[in-house]
Amino acid sequence: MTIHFNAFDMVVPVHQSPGLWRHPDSRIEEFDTLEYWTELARTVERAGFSSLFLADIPGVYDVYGGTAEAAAKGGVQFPLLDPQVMVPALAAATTHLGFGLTASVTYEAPYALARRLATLDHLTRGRIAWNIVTSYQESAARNLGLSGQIPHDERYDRADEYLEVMYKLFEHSHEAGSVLADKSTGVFVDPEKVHPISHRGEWFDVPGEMLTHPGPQRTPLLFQAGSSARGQKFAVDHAEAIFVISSSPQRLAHQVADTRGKLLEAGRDPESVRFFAMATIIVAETQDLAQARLAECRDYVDTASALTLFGGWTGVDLSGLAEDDVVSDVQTEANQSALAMFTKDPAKRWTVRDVAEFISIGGRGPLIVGDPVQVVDELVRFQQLSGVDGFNISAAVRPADFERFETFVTPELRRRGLLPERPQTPVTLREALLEEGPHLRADHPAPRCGAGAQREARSRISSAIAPAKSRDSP
Ligand SMILES: Cc1cc2nc3c(=O)[nH]c(=O)nc-3n(C[C@H](O)[C@H](O)[C@H](O)COP(=O)(O)O)c2cc1C
Repeated sequence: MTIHFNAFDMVVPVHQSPGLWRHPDSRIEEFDTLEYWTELARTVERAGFSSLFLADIPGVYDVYGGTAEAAAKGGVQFPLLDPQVMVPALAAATTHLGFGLTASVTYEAPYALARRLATLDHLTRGRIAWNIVTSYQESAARNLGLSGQIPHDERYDRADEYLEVMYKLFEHSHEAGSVLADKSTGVFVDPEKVHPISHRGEWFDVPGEMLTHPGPQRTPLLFQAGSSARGQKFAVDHAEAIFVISSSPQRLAHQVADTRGKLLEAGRDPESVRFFAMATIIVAETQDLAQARLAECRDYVDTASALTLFGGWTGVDLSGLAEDDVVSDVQTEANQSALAMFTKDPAKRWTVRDVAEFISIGGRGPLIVGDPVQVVDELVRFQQLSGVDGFNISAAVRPADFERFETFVTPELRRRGLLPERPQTPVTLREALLEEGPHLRADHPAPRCGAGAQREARSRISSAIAPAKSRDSP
């Protein structure tokens, strides 16, 4: 048994632990420099992480108090740089590390996003994953040309068609071997092998061919993270890896088993999809030192910033409530699973104070504190109870807690043989994380999406049944 780790981060001063940018060890004020991110990429690669998974949102968090003031003061996911722009530089600084890129399907045409993701797949030699999100912020909708958010479930319906367009572009528009670059015949691309996708749908019309040829993975490795009922259905239909959050491994076990059951019903191999749980680790040489570090971190917690994060995720403004008031459920168009975690918890009625304290270090995920042996014991226990395949690790103090992971946790993981072996020659992220071939599996819905390109689909399906462990372009 091995455990995959992704470093979970965002190009912002505050990601999951509001207030901790003020900790003396924090260097996050350098978040707008390339040096900060290349150094971090090298650190997490050395530490054995499979990828650097970068969250992204298309708007500012302005729900708390009805303005963006608290987000600005606390640096709460603001200012936010564009993570996709820096990936080629990070790829050049590393060899094996993958890059999980969050990109919303709600505000950008699929044709444009497909070209950019394919470009990044080429430039990283197949080391990217796409975290497909539907977005949940009114502020994003307003600033990106809509009068308000598309309703929650409709966003997912539209996302289904978006993915259909993406599959047609990635999988069916360019046949394998379309790029000839043949100086003797003077033909660069064989036009016989490039097909318009002729997509006409409810939300999108895309008649033409993909503007660039697909990268080494064709469709980038597909991640998904929404876990409402509709979000779970979307995951079953599309995801190859699912990002989940709960501090209770038992509750996650239920979610993982339920999703695997639905994958089976949908005709997909349930074990082919990987689950990653978010976790934050505070580690030191000894248990006492780790507890002391946790106490020190607590000195920098910032309640207003925590509630700004909560408001952004859930669309619910707690600014008018007293600290002892219980947070109750409402129907929102925002992130329903984030709200449900606090309002539908069978074990507890959460007050405003509880919510702020809980998310202050490590957001909505579990916090693991201890010496290296205790931390790895807990990771193993959590994995075994929940059935997840690995973790998306967020750092409370950045980048210090990733450096401490390398110093303290990695050697203990290696000692127990828990980190996946890296092949000498780099492989695509799909091969590294799923331990499969570089392309989508035959039982994934994508190969069924290209009615106009059956020939290509057939050859793709047979290669997916006997996946070639190669990184060659398709
Ligand atoms: C673990 C996790 C990570 C997420 N990361 C992002 C993100 O980086 N950017 C984003 O816009 N949405 C993100 N989301 C939001 C989801 O993709 C989705 O839009 C949202 O959860 C609403 O869907 P739901 O109600 O099905 O959960 C994340 C959700 C979860 C659970």
